[in-house]
Amino acid sequence: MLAKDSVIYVAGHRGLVGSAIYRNLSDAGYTNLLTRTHAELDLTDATATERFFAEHKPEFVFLAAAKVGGIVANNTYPGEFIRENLMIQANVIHSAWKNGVKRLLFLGSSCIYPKFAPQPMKEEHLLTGPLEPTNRPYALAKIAGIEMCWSYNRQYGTKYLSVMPTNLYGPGDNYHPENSHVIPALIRKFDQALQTGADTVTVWGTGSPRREFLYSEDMADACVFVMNLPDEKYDLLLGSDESVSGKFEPPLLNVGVGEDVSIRDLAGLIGNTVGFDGKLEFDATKPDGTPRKLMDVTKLHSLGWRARTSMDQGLKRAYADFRKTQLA
Ligand SMILES: NC(=O)C1=CN([C@@H]2O[C@H](COP(=O)(O)OP(=O)(O)OC[C@H]3O[C@@H](n4cnc5c(N)ncnc54)[C@H](OP(=O)(O)O)[C@@H]3O)[C@@H](O)[C@H]2O)C=CC1
Ligand SMILES: C[C@H]1O[C@H](OP(=O)(O)OP(=O)(O)OC[C@H]2O[C@@H](n3cnc4c(=O)[nH]c(N)nc43)[C@H](O)[C@@H]2O)[C@@H](O)[C@@H](O)C1=O
Repeated sequence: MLAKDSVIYVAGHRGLVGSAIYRNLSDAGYTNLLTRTHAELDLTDATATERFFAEHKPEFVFLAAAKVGGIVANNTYPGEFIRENLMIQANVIHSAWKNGVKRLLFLGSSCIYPKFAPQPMKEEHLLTGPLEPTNRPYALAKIAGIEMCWSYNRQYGTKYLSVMPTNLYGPGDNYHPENSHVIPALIRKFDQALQTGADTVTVWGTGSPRREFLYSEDMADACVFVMNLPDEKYDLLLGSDESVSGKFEPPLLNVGVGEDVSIRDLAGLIGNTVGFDGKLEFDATKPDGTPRKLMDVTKLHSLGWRARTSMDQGLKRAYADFRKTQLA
């Protein structure tokens, strides 16, 4: 468990989730937070990463640094997504082990589950079927990260856990027109339509895929909650050695809200939040991706954590954040 003066490294502290973890820890009175920007420490550089760990000896690590993007970014830059994610996570996990990190949370993604996994997707559905092609390189990197945490736990007795967030959104999101995820992309498109008086907004794909969305500050809260679990609960999440237990139990924990929405309905909600009452047009030349990605969050709920922010509240806050970036 964390102490207020524990040395805690938040990797990716300027990103959507990392910044929310940093704020959460800082607001809760943790005083010894370690951070480095990408420019200060490139985590794909093994030597620099090991030097940083050896010098600063973090006790706890939140691994929220990654190459991240929406469906088209994943599909356009597959080489970057697989290479950078494999390297970042391998360097951080290995350096953490070499330097005696007590607990590490590796942030994966719900896209690790098979494209047609039963819904809602349970932790045990990992590696049970083919992946969605638009993000397979990213998903395979994340699966390798889970396996690395699991292998190090088995071989070296480390306590590394992989948390699988559903799709996230919130303050500090990436609002890039092509490379972002659906919520920041649609916030931007609806806002632009409002500003320019356009009467139509184009939504990618057919509108029929369903997604689950978690507010980034809830995600951060879940990460801090899990990092703070007492040993008797935390240790049960670390995965078992199949050769001993005979069971497939990876060190995995789904983090989500347990409810989903179609992209068409999501567009309606964002339109209402922004105040756009024009028409929606669907661009079927853009990929739909996985038909449905709904997490089973029974395990997380049984530990005593639930998401607090409703979509309505979350979207209002996210839109306010977008407007701030436009005024800056
Ligand atoms: N956003 C989402 O919907 C989802 C995200 N996730 C996972 O959650 C985690 C956080 O994602 P999110 O906050 O959205 O991502 P962001 O893109 O917002 O932030 C990523 C962070 O990683 C840092 N980073 C990237 N490459 C490097 C590198 N080579 N060396 C050092 N730092 C690097 C960036 O640093 P800098 O700011 O200095 O450039 C940035 O702070 C990731 O593991 C992601 O896969 C999982 C599911 C959904
Ligand atoms: C979090 C998750 O994010 C990625 O997967 P994804 O869930 O498919 O992510 P997305 O947010 O980009 O799209 C969700 C849905 O929304 C539709 N959609 C409509 N209109 C826009 C739009 O304007 N932009 C975007 N991006 N999508 C749109 C889009 O066509 C799709 O059907 C992974 O690659 C991987 O990175 C990952 O782990």
